[in-house]
Amino acid sequence: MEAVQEAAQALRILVNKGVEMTGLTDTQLVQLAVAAVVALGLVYLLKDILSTLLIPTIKVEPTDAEAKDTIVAAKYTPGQPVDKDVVPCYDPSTMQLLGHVPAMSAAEVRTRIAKAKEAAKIWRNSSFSQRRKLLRILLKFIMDNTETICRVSARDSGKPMLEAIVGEVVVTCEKIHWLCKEGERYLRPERRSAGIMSFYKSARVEYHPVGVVGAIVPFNYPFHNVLNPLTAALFAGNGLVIKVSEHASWSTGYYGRMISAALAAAGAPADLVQFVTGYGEAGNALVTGGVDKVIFVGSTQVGKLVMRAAADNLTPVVLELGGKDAFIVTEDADLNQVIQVSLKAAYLNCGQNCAGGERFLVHDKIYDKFLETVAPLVRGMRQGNPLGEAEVDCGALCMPGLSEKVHGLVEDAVARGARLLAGGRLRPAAEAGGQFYPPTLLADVRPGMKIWEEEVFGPVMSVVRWSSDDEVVALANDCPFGLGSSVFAGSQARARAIASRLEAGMSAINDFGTTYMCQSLPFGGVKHSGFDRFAGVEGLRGLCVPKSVCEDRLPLLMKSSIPPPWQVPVKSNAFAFGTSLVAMFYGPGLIYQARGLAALLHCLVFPGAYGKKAGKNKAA
Ligand SMILES: NC(=O)c1ccc[n+]([C@@H]2O[C@H](COP(=O)([O-])OP(=O)(O)OC[C@H]3O[C@@H](n4cnc5c(N)ncnc54)[C@H](O)[C@@H]3O)[C@@H](O)[C@H]2O)c1
Repeated sequence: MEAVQEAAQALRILVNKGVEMTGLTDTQLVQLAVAAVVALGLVYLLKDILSTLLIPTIKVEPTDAEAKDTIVAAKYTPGQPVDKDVVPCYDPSTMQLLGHVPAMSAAEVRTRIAKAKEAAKIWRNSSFSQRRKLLRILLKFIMDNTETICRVSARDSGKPMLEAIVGEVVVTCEKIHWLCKEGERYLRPERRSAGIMSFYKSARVEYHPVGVVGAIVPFNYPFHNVLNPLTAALFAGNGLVIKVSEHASWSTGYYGRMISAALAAAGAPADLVQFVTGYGEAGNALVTGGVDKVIFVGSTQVGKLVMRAAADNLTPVVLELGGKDAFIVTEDADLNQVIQVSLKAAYLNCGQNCAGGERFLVHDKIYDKFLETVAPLVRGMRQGNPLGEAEVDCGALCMPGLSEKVHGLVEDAVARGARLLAGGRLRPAAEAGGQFYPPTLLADVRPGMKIWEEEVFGPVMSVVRWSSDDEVVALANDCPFGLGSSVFAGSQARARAIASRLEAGMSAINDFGTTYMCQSLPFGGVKHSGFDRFAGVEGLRGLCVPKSVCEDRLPLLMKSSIPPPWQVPVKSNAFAFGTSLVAMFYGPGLIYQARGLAALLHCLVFPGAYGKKAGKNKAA
C-alpha cells in the first residue's frame, strides 16, 4: 500500500514538473503520454509484423506417405532379407514398408564429412543475424507444417500425434526460441578477470566453432533428435554430419528436404548439413572419420564403443546415454497432480525416453492408494496405430525386438515377487498388427530384480515402496544410471532436500521433465548415463573451442617487459626479486604484502647485495 502511495506521489510530482516545463495542462500532458505509449506500441507491432513477413517461406512438397494418414503399402517383417546396402524403413504401428535408405559405407561417410568441412569453413564466418535467420526460417516452416512434421514422425516411430507435438515440436521450438533470444549472448567473447600480477591486461574467452560436429542419434524422436544438434551446432557456426538410427531413417526424406530448403533460403552453404544413414559401421565411420567433436546419443553399450573409437584421433565426445530415472512421491504429495504426471513419465512415447520415469518410489503411507488409482487408468489406456481411425493413448515400440526385451524384464520381475497389475502380455507384431507392448504396471519391484538394474526403455511403470527419506535416497541412488529425476512432496523444501542428494544430472521438483523444457539448462547425466553436457549454455559452448585471449589494457602506457633482474644474463638478485614479487602480490594480508614491497625495493636499490655476481655463461 505504502509503495502504491509512493508511486502515485512520484507520478504527481512528474506531472507537475511536466506542466511547469511545457506549459500544457495536466490533462493534455496525460493525453500526450498515452499517445506516445500507443505510438511506441504500434511501432513495435509494425516492426514485429514486418520482421515476421520478411522471414523467407520455404516449401517442401510431401509425398503421399508423408501427407496422408492412410496409405496402401506392402507389409514388412523385421529380419526379412534385404539388399545389404540398404536399410528397410517401415511403420512400426502397421508394419507397412515405407521404402529404403542407403546403408552407407565408411568411404561414403568420409565423403560427407569432407563436404561438410568445406561448407563449415564458409559458415564459421557467418554473422549471428544470419544464423538467427536460418533458425527463424525453420521455425516458420515448423509453424506452417506442424501436422505433416508430426505425421512423418508418427509414421516413422509409431508415436501418437499428441506425443509428436509435445516431444518433437514443442521442445524443438523452445530450443530455437532460446537460441534466437539468448544464444548470441553466450557465444560472444566473455570478459574474465586478469588476475593480480596481470592487472594491466584484459582477459577474455572467445568461442570459436569447433568445425564439423558429428552427431549420432537414436530412434525415439526422429524430428527432435535431428533438429536438436542441428540448431545448436549451426548456431555456434559449425557444420553437422548426423547419423540417424537405422530404426527411424525414413523421416530424413522429409526433414532433409526441409533442412536443404532452409539452408538455401538463409544463404548458407548447401553442404553444411549431411545425413548419414546405415548401421553401426556407418556410425563408427563418423566417429573415426575426422569430425571435430562427436555428440553421441544412444545406449550405454554403444557409447563405450564410440568412446573407444574416438580415442584413436583424440576426438572429443559427449555421451548422452541411457537412464533409469527415479520418480519419488512422498506421503504428503498432491496425488491429483502426481497420478497424471506419473502416467506421462512412464508411458509417453511408449516409454522410449532416456529421461523417462522408470522407478516410481512411492511412500508406504500412500502406496496402496497410488496403485489403486493408477491401475485402472493404465488398464484403460488405448493402444494402436496413431494414424488410424481411433484415438490412442499409447503407440508402438519403434525398435524390432524391443517388446521381447521388455517382456523378459517383466517376466523376471514377476518371477521374483513383483505383482503385475496391468499389461504384461506379449503379442507378436504379426498378430498385433504392429510392434505393440501394452502399458504395464508392476508393484513391489525391489533391488535384485533385473528390472531394477536394467533400462527398460518401454511402457512399464515399476512401483517401489519406501518409508523414510534416507531410505528413498539410498534406493534411488542404488542404480548404475543417473540421468534425470523427479521428486514430489507436499513441502517444496523437503522435495528439494531429497533431490539435492540424488546422483543424477537433472532434478525436477514437483514436476517431471521440466528441466528439458528450460532450454537454458544443460542436459546430461552421471555414472552410466554418460558425461559432459548437451543443450543449454554449457552444451552450446561445448560446440565451440573456448579460446583464451589476453592483451594489454592500455598498450601505450604499459606492456609486458622482462624486468631487469630477469633479463638474460640473469642477475644475482633475480631469485630475491621473484620472492619479493610473490609476497607483494599474493601475501595473505597487508603484513606480507608490505614486506614483499620492502624486499622488492631493496632488491632494486641494492642489487649487489644478493648472492654471487652474475657471471658469463661458462659454457659460452
Ligand atoms: N541421454 C540421452 O540424451 C538419450 C536420449 C535418447 C535416447 N537415449 C538412449 O538411447 C538408447 C536407445 O536408442 P538406440 O537403441 O537407438 O541406441 P543405440 O546405442 O543402439 O544406437 C544409437 C545410434 O548409434 C548408432 N550405432 C550403433 N553402433 C554404433 C557404433 N559402433 N559406432 C557408432 N554408432 C553406432 C546406431 O546406428 C544409432 O544411430 C537408450 O539407451 C536411451 O536411453 C539417450
